[in-house]
Amino acid sequence: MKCISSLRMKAIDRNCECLGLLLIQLMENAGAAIAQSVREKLESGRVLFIAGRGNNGGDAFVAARHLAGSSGYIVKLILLGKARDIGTKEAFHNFSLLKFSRVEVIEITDSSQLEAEASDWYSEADLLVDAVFGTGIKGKIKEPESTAIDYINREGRAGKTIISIDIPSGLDPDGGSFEKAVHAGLTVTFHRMKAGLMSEKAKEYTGIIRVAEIGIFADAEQYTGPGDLMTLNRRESSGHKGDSGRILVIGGGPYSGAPALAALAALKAGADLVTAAVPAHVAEIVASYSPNLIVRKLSSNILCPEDLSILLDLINSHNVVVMGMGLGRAPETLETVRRILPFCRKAVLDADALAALSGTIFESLAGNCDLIVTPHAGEFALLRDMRTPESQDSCIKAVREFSEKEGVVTLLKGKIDIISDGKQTLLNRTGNAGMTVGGTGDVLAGLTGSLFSRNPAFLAAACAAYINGAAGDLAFEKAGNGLLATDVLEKITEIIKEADIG
Ligand SMILES: NC(=O)C1=CN([C@@H]2O[C@H](COP(=O)(O)OP(=O)(O)OC[C@H]3O[C@@H](n4cnc5c(N)ncnc54)[C@H](O)[C@@H]3O)[C@@H](O)[C@H]2O)[C@@H](O)CC1
Ligand SMILES: [K+]
Repeated sequence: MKCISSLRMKAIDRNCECLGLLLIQLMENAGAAIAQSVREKLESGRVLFIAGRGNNGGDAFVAARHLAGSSGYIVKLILLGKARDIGTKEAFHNFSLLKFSRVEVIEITDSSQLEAEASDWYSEADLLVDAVFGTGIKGKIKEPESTAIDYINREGRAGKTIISIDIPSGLDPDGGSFEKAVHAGLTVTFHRMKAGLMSEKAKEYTGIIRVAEIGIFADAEQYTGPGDLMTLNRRESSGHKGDSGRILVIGGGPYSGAPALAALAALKAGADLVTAAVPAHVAEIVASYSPNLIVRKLSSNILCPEDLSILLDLINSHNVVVMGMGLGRAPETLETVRRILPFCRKAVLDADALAALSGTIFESLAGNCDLIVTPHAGEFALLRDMRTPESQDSCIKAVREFSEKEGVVTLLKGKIDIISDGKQTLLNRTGNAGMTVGGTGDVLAGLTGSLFSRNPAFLAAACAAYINGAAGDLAFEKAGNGLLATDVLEKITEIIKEADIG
């Protein structure tokens, strides 16, 4: 069964919100699913919800309200904490609605109060619903949560049904490890199976697992969105120069703008140091574009094998190589690209560098070099030696299969970008028709390299596609179809700042 990590789940939630499907709607559906599971287990009787102050508790507030509206149930709810400490507006809103429902509520702040005032609530219940924590658990379990879990387990040992919301409280949603956890008879988890529920250790705690649909729509999961940016590693606030990425851009020769755009985009996306290694006759031109660039002059007018020794030194002192922009396709240039690749640990290959990739090159690099390729449809056709399909579904299949076979991450640029590592595939629809102007692909390559220095290849490529397109959309607001690659470049920081990932 396909599992989902808690981080990915959070990203999807956020993407839903950005598309207009609010967390409170998902919470309503989650709570309704829990109420239905209680009804299936218990025809009538006393139901006790034990709720924490997070959204797992929020699901319990909804479920308690739904159940109290059905005849035959006496519903009580223990809130572990004070109402004012409820962590999210959605959970707080649903807690506030309980005063109009037939749900008796008690607020408990310490374990002695749990013993003195809520012990009877536990013992008289026919069924208990565990909503102490869901996927938001962190660190050692504090009080009164720890005692609340012990009391739930005591009732479970007495033969009562325990239903856990999303995951048995205490269980790590991803690794499945725990210090203590609720022993559930039934776990109702939302949207997808959580990896932690499948671990060997977790099995005796989850009881039967039911996956409940809560209305998350496919677009939030299939398309990149601000939620995906949330999952990027942040720059270390206490880091030293270079910790947030040292990027080596190898490009230029016939052209000078392309490597400069890629290098500046890498800086704008947060890299600490960017060096542009460019052929001799464009070195001064590239340097003149910006004082932010470090330019290393290569030996000739085009990239050639004589540059190998200087390039290998540079590769060793950088953590990502971004190569191809404006290199041209002279045979000695393509040969140099091929000879450099085995020395790269992480590389983004764009434009002319893609023309150097033929035969069994990917196979020979497997295991040594983490590769992202960023072709457009024409370059993708050359890479595969096959026409790029017209229909989106066939294209997605082609990108997925190519990535799996060659062991690379592919970012196929188009109206809708397709990003795949062979296992995971995402689509990106930010961007606009104005971005067909020259240079936006160079910006994307630099952005990708920058994110790749701090993140896994697939996430870096998917988020770079999103940021590049979103920056282009901002640029379009002002410049329309007359937008330039430099306009896109200028907007990158706005997107990154807005997403709070800088
Ligand atoms: N699509 C989704 O992912 C949805 C998630 N929802 C629910 O939201 C849950 C996640 O909510 P949250 O992120 O708010 O987190 P949780 O509700 O799982 O936990 C956070 C709360 O637990 C406290 N806490 C964390 N670790 C603790 C510890 N060691 N000792 C004591 N207290 C601790 C925090 O202070 C906070 O009050 C999911 O499990 C699910 O039940 C639903 O509301 C609907 C949609
Ligand atoms: K729970």
